[in-house]
Amino acid sequence: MTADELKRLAAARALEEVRDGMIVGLGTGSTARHFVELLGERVRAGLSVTGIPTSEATRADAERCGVPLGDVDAVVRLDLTVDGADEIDPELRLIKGGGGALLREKVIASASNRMIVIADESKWVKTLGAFALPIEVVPFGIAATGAAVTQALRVCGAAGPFALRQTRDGHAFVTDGGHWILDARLGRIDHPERLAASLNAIPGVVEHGLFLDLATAVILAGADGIRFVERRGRRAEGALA
Ligand SMILES: O=C[C@H](O)[C@H](O)[C@H](O)COP(=O)(O)O
Repeated sequence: MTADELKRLAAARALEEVRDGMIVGLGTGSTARHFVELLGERVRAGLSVTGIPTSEATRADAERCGVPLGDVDAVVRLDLTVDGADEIDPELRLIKGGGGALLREKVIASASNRMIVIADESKWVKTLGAFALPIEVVPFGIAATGAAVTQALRVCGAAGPFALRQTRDGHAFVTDGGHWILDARLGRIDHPERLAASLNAIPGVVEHGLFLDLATAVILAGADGIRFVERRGRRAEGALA
């Protein structure tokens, strides 16, 4: 099975968690797109849900698939968010933001009663950090913010180079919120909580791709089938080694 087929399998399993009348956060990326498409099929079959997209790309997908959308500015709490991830560790800590949607994704996940992450098994890692950590920054004062990020990484024992994310034509990639992204190639992040706190303390940093204490479950699709991993305590139950 291809990675894309596994992503669709995980998305289909997540659909089983959706109930009539729910307000559902719609993640961003290739895996979340499968979920939006499948949700659209269920809506056409009579399911009633209100979707809240986490990016303009997902908004367009949801509209194309006929998923009714709510007004994000009027929603206080969501029942469920279903989203992909770039890396997932055994404590269900995540790196997200490969597609640049981390800020809106985190806002929506934080306002959700449950966050279910859907992924093919290649996203499961023992230690976070092989995937470059996206750090969303305001363009204003980028040199000073970059220096503060360097210092924060060093203090947290996660020193590594970072680069401004660029589009194919060489311009700075701009997020839906009008910010830039620094991708930090750290190799491994031994203390994600400490690093998250240090990055949060930098005024020019809007958000970062460490999603800690947000995912309540992960649906992992692999060669051996689907695994539903729930986070009950500190360590996820049913986690892979
Ligand atoms: O900004 C993008 C998101 O965090 C995505 O959910 C993440 O990059 C995973 O994307 P994909 O499902 O395409 O691997």
